[in-house]
Amino acid sequence: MSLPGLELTQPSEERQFAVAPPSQIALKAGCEWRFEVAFGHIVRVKLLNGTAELFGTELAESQTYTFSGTKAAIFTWHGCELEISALDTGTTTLDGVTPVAGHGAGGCQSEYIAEETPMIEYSNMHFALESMRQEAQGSGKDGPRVLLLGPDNAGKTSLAKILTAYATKVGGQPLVVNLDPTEGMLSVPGTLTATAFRTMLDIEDGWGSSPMSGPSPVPVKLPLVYSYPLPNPLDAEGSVYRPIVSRLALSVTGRLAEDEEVRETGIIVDTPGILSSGKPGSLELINHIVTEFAITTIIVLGSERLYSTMVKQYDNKPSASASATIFDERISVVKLSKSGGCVDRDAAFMKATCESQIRSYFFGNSIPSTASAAFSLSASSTSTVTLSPHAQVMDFASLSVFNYVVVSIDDEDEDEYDPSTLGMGDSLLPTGTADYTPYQQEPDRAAPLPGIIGLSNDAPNPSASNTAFSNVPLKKVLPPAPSSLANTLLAITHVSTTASPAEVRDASIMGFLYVADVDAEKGKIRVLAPVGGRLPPRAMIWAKRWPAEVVGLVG
Ligand SMILES: Nc1ncnc2c1ncn2[C@@H]1O[C@H](COP(=O)(O)OP(=O)(O)OP(=O)(O)O)[C@@H](O)[C@H]1O
Repeated sequence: MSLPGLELTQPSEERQFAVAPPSQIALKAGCEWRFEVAFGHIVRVKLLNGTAELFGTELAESQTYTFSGTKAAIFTWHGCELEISALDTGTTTLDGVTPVAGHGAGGCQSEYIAEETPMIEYSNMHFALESMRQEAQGSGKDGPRVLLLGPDNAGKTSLAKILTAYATKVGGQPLVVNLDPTEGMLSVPGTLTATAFRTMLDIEDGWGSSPMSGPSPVPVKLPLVYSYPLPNPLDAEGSVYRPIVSRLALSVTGRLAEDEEVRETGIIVDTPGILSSGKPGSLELINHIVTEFAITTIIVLGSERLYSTMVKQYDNKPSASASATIFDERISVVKLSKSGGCVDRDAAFMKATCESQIRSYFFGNSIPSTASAAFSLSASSTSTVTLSPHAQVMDFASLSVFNYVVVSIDDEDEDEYDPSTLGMGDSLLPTGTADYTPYQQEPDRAAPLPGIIGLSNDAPNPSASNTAFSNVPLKKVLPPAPSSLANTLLAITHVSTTASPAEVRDASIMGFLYVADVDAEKGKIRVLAPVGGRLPPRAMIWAKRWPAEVVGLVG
């Protein structure tokens, strides 16, 4: 129907959701195509000719990659041509979400070509690290241990991906440590992880997938996961974060000691932006990380002030490594440019990212990926990785669920914080263990996840002497099951149900449960588990504060 006088056609349903025709983009050498795709919309990208990479990982020619809820850039060293199109899924995506197409090519919210990028600086950084790695080969010296610092959205995670991708490309095996609890790396948010990368990263998935996420065309990575269910490392003045970082560092050191290739390639540590904010306690936490991981190279992105502070404090000082004096190993502080492509991600985008990570942990990835289809028998079909979590009803009284009771700096009235009920309170210790040492390992402690082989169960924890008898703000949640348990995650640890709070805190995580329903009267909870069968009798950590409530995961 035409509108009188204007001869405009009223948008019909079909026109509204009409799929934009594919567009072709020619990139000159040294340029990048930056794009943003909203959640719910799917954009397909194909490399027609030339070479191109997404955060360091090369795109295969003629392969179609799909992106949703992504802000990224495709860079080319020698020039290339890309084809961008929207995925025609009708009016709704497979998630049942109405697509929100933008005005850019393929329906991107925003997209443009940038001629100025810091990729030469980043690749020079990679070559500097490579020469340190070559020095480490055969000399018995450890490879570089890199710490990435900078404010929020400065491009730390993107640089970590680039350095990891380049290192794996030349045959290295970097151990990547994620200390940012707001974003999970190969895990759900609310965790700190360490993963040895032997193979390429996933173009569509960011870091790739872990075996928990089902079959994948890109070899899966095996992360070692610790639970930190708080959004801010500075919560409780860092007293919760610090010992978990120590524990992770101990596992990483163990892996380096046992794996020659990982030791020579070294580690890359990504940090949350809050550590670079100059807030009280943040410099102490940086110092803790530098010491625990025996950092040799500090890279600062996007903050002159922090760079100057780091130079004053660490530049040319000996590293904390045991072999620092033998090899005269000194810390170098490097400043790199922040990419102009870094975009601020608002709270809504971060929430959607967090929910999408949790959803894909339980349900897989519902976005059809033609890249994965290429590995299946029929290359013409699209494929999705759909997982079927198992629902089961459990007796809450039979579970051993712990919760961190801390006062958050963002939320003063949180939780019934009562220091007298914590730490050495009898009620928190296994019965009959008055002289119990929290760092004694359970004899039946399950083996560490295969991703990290060097976790020595009886190795002394460097921080144990300081913390063994200090307060651990983990409190057992006693029946009746609190209604706030609904729609939250439970992290299943590797320690037994009778473990002490310190042991629970220091335990690595074997998997997660999603609490779908709570029936306080009957004392039952209905949970989703990624695998079927009886749940192992292990202590659990309730992610009450972070990632907190995830509504709508089950209908
Ligand atoms: N060159 C680029 N072009 C387009 N987008 C980019 C580019 N570099 C980074 N981004 C995007 O900008 C956002 C912020 O980058 P990134 O996650 O690397 O920052 P960060 O410093 O790790 O942030 P935070 O500390 O908040 O986790 C991300 O969505 C990332 O994909």
